[in-house]
Amino acid sequence: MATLELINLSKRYGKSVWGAKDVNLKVNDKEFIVFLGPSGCGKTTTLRMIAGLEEVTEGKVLIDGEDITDMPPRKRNVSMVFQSYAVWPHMTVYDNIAFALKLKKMEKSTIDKIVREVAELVNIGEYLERFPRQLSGGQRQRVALARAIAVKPKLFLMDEPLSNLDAKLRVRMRTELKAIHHKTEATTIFVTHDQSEAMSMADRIVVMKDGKIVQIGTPDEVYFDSANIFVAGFIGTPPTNFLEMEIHRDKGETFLVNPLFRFKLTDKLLPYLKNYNKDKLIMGVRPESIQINSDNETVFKEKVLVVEPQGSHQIVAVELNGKIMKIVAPSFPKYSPDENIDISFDEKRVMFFDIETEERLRID
Ligand SMILES: Nc1ncnc2c1ncn2[C@@H]1O[C@H](COP(=O)(O)OP(=O)(O)OP(=O)(O)O)[C@@H](O)[C@H]1O
Repeated sequence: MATLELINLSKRYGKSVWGAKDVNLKVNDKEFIVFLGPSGCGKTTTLRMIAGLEEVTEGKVLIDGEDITDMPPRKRNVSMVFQSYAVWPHMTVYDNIAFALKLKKMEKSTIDKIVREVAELVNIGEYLERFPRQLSGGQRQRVALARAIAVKPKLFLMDEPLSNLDAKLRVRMRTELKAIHHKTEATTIFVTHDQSEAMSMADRIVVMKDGKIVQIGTPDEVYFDSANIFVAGFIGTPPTNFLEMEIHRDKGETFLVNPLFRFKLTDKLLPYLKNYNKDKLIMGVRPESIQINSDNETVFKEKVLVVEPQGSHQIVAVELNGKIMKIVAPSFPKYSPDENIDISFDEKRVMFFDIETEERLRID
């Protein structure tokens, strides 16, 4: 169990490539933190600096308040699980899990107890005598997990550990990993580029872009209260719909206008524009915050382009000024292509962004 603190942590490769820049983060004891972002945003670099596998260019890493920035990896008491199941092919599952415990010169009976407990925890208790080649990918990754758990590290670091698994197993392992975390309560940093994996597992998500943190928040915070256009577009499937709108002020009323419709700002939404003096903004509306044929005031009428049934819901696409807008609607009533629909927005969920900085407009 441990807390982790990163202070202005930076890594420069060569003269000018910053793999990570000024990363500041406080991780609480028992927390499950997910580093999320597109390829090359600095997730792995940051994780490897925490593990001690990458030299730090600037800044500090603190575990339980102790500065470990220059401590060798093996002394840090952290366990790392990688995308490729790094298990010893010539050792049985039992020996794989026991390996690090033997190095610690633990008693045989203690090792046996830990190996069996941990194997049970990750659901491979019946495979202890097998060799890795006799296991499926998911089982092999469980061995890697078991090995990491067995040494009771202060910190768990996982770099895309589910990426090599097929889609269905991935989703199942998410739930299992979360359940394991609930039992072990080990402080965990988990790296992924998959936003739904991040949403389903994290206590808090650290969204990264170009080596920097762009937002830290609970899954609900990054989803409903996205800091900028990048986060609002990266998190959620289908992604947020973005519309460029002109701001028209007319006889004390304010409208957002695009070639297809006018949207009158109510008293609830007006405060977002109080300190905003530009004449355009970007409006973001999540697909489930758009309603079809509801009692709400219709914002515009449109023809359905295509419908994608999903069983639990349907995704209705319309074309708006040459761009596709996606709407998540309940499964019934069914809609069909070319059908005319009335579209309205859930005011409480509409997001406004600065047209230049792309940052979210907020109420002071
Ligand atoms: N050894 C290296 N030498 C030079 N540049 C590097 C090196 N390792 C990483 N980088 C660069 O640092 C940046 C961050 O890389 P990093 O591997 O941390 O990204 P990532 O978010 O983990 O990406 P992915 O999801 O693809 O693994 C990238 O621009 C990458 O090209």
